[in-house]
Amino acid sequence: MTALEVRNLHKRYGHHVAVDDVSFSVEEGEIFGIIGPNGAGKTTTVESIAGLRTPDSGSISVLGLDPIKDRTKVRERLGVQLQESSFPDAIKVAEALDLYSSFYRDPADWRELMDLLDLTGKRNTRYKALSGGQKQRLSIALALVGSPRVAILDELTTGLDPQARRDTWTLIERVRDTGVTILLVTHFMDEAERLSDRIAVIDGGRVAAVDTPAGLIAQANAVQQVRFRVSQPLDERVLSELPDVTGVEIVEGRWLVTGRGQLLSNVAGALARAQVVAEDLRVDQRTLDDAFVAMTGRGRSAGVSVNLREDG
Ligand SMILES: Nc1ncnc2c1ncn2[C@@H]1O[C@H](COP(=O)(O)OP(=O)(O)OP(=O)(O)O)[C@@H](O)[C@H]1O
Repeated sequence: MTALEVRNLHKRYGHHVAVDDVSFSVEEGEIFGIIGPNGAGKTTTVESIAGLRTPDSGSISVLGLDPIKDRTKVRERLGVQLQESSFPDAIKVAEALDLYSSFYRDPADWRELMDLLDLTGKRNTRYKALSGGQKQRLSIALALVGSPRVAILDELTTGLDPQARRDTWTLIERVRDTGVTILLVTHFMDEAERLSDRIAVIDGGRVAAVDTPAGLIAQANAVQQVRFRVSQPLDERVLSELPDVTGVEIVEGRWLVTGRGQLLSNVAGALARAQVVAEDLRVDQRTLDDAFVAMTGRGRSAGVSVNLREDG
C-alpha cells in the first residue's frame, strides 16, 4: 500500500519558487530518502506533508488522508522530527516522553521507546545536560511516541560524531523493522545510501530523479577509475580502444584507466585476453555522492557534506 503520495506540489514564498511540481510516492515499510543541495525545497516539501505548510497547488496524501483537511487524523499517524528541535532546558528525558505520549490517543509505550533509543540511563537527566547525540535520540523518540505509521526525520544525524551517526542508523533500521514507513531528509550521501530503499534527488524545487541508491549511481553513469601495475609489457591500445574507456595514463609505472559503465569488467577482460596479470589493482568505487554531483552539478561548495566511504 502507498503510505505517502505527493502530486504536482508547488510552493512559492513571494516571488521565490521553493517547490516546483514535485511528485513522488512512498510505499508502506520503505525508508525513502530525500537528498538535495541547500535550498532545494526538501524541508518545504516534508513540512507540507506534515501539514505545517500549505501548498499553493498539488495534492498530498498521508495514508489516504489530507494533511490540512484531516489534520487531527494525520497527527495521530505521522511522527515528525524536524531540524533543530528544541525543548525546555529543565525537562527530564522521562518527563518529556511521558508528556508527549499524553498528546496521543494510542501512544507507544514510552519506556520501551526510551530503551530502544538507549536513553533509559538518562531518564532523570535534564534536556540541557544531554549530549548532542542524546538530544537527537530524544527527538527521534518523541517523533515515535505517538506510535506513528509514518515518520519524517529531517537531518537526523547532523552534528553527531561518526560513532553516534552509525548507532543512529542502526536504530532507524530497527524502527523500520517494526513496520514504520520513514521519510528521511539528509545532506549526507553515505546516510542516504546506507539507509534508503529509494531516494528522490531534489534540485531547484524539482525532482531530478527517483530510484534505489544503486539505480541512481548507475543512472548517473559517473566516471570511474581503475588503477593497477603490470609485470609484462602492455600495448596501451588494448585498453584505450575498449568501449566506455575515456582515458589511459601511465604515471610512475602505474596504469590509470578512466571510463564509464562496466569499466572494471571491461578492463579485467582485456587484460586476461592479453595474458597480462594486473597487480595492486584498485578501483575507485562509485558512490551516491558521485551520482549526486553528476546529477546536480554540485558538491561540497553547495553545502553538501561529502563523506568518503571507509572502503572507498
Ligand atoms: N518561510 C520562508 N520564507 C521565504 N523563503 C523561504 C521560507 N522557507 C524557505 N524559503 C526558501 O525556499 C527555498 C527552499 O527552502 P527549503 O528550506 O525547503 O530548502 P531545503 O532543501 O530544505 O534546504 P536546506 O538543505 O538548506 O535545509 C530556499 O531558497 C529558502 O530560502
